[in-house]
Amino acid sequence: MSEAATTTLPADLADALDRFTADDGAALLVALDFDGVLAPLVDDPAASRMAPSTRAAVDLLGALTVPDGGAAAGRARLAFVSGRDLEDLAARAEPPAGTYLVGSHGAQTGHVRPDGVLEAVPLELTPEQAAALEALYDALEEAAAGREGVWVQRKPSAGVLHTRTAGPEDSAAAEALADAAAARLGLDAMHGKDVVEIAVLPTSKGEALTRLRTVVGQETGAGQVRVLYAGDDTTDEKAFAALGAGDVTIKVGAGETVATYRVPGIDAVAAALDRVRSRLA
Ligand SMILES: O=P(O)(O)OC[C@H]1O[C@H](O[C@H]2O[C@H](CO)[C@@H](O)[C@H](O)[C@H]2O)[C@H](O)[C@@H](O)[C@@H]1O
Repeated sequence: MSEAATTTLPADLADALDRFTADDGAALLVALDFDGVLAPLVDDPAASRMAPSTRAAVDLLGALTVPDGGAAAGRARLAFVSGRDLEDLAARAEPPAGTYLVGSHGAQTGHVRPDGVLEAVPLELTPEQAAALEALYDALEEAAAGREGVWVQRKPSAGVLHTRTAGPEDSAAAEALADAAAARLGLDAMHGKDVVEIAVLPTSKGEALTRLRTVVGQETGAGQVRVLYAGDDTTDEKAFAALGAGDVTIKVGAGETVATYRVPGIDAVAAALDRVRSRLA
């Protein structure tokens, strides 16, 4: 028996999922953060993989949400909404055909075609943004220099200072330098789990979800689209805040949140996906 099968959902969340999947003509968008929600957090982001429970749940749900070559096959759609670079997300998550992808906290979008090929909207930076990105990379490398466990991840529109394996003093000092660099460059610094992420263009998972809701409405022809979103980090709060009545917001793990429901970890996410799938099948 899988871990998800033995995980009991909170009763209020189970009821909310049953209302979410009600067969009343609305389309459904199941949108999921990746790191910490589908995949356990690990020291090396390149080594991330979904947990066995979420892998199985996503694949089963994905089989029900693949659009039929453009004509809407069903009323539900699947999306992964991540801070990761889109191609990195696709490589790590191996999304089912038909899945929408949002990368770089909303700066990148794409989808996996029914034939399995990733189709990504090219990300273009202005010359000013490209120059700011280079200056940002340099400033973050300086912040990381000589500090064990602190390193810089370069993404197409952002730089990320990672501190997961650093000691508390090195983390604090490097984060302060990253914050100062962001202020100097006129950029916002987002503090996530052992990361400071600084983008050269405005991004928000909330805006990305609002756009996706419109796309799903157009694709399915449904007058209403209900959205489920599960996330674990501070950067997911904008996604929760963008949703409203009829939607389902699930915070995974500890921490302050505006989400309505909370589950303890990844196996409970799988259990929630299994419940959604069982109601759609
Ligand atoms: O929006 P997400 O899908 O949660 O992506 C957010 C960031 O995820 C990655 O960092 C996090 O996961 C790493 C691997 O488990 C971990 O080492 C790190 O401490 C976490 O913050 C990714 O590397 C970032 O680029 C994403 O923005």
